Amino acid sequence: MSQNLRDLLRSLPSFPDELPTLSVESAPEDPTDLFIDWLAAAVDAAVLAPHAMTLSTSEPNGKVTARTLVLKDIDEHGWVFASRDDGAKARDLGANPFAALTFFWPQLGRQVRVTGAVRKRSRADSEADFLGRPAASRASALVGHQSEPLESLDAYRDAYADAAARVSENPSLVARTWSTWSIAPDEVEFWQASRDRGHVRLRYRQHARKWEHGLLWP
Ligand SMILES: Cc1cc2nc3c(=O)[nH]c(=O)nc-3n(C[C@H](O)[C@H](O)[C@H](O)COP(=O)(O)O)c2cc1C
Repeated sequence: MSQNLRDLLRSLPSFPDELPTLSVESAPEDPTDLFIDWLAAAVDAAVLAPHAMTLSTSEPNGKVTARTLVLKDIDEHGWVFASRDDGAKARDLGANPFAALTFFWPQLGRQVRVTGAVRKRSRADSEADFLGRPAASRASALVGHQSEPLESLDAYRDAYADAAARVSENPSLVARTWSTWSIAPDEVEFWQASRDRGHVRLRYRQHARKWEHGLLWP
């Protein structure tokens, strides 16, 4: 690594001067309530794509991969995401149905980490999610071949134009490969940065269907 790169990396700012706080005394029983409060604060702070999260999965041989997805919903089955079910993440989840989500909102100095078991949702749920997406996103999901090697951008453009025409002819067309999954959290951790370095970490863990929470050393 060059000295210049090291100097640049050391000089980069992480957080603004003013940061919110995390009050452990008033933390709710259920981590979902705190997450929704924090998401609303991220929306108010104009964080771009505040619903974007890193989904980490692992292959059967232990190799870990991660990518960005958007959170679609939270309901009684868990935190919902959507994707193709013929790609790498779906293969990972088929072999090892456990995953982690990570949210990072730099403007607020906040991170949320979630781990838990993942289950595929119903066909009806997946179809409703697909039909709720903009036409361009539906067309891109219909193209297929996600994560396979692509010989040229023109090949993709042609396939996309074909898919977009199919969507426009038939707006209720659904990609059979589109699926939704829920991650049912067993652990959720909230991390709040502080300018004085007294960062606060609050971890929720589920025991016998009840949530318990406590502080962690930062
Ligand atoms: C901000 C952002 C949001 C994304 N949201 C999704 C999503 O909701 N679903 C999805 O399948 N891919 C989404 N992607 C693309 C994924 O990061 C990834 O490239 C793709 O799903 C292929 O992942 P895989 O090969 O690990 O299965 C998003 C990418 C970005 C940068």
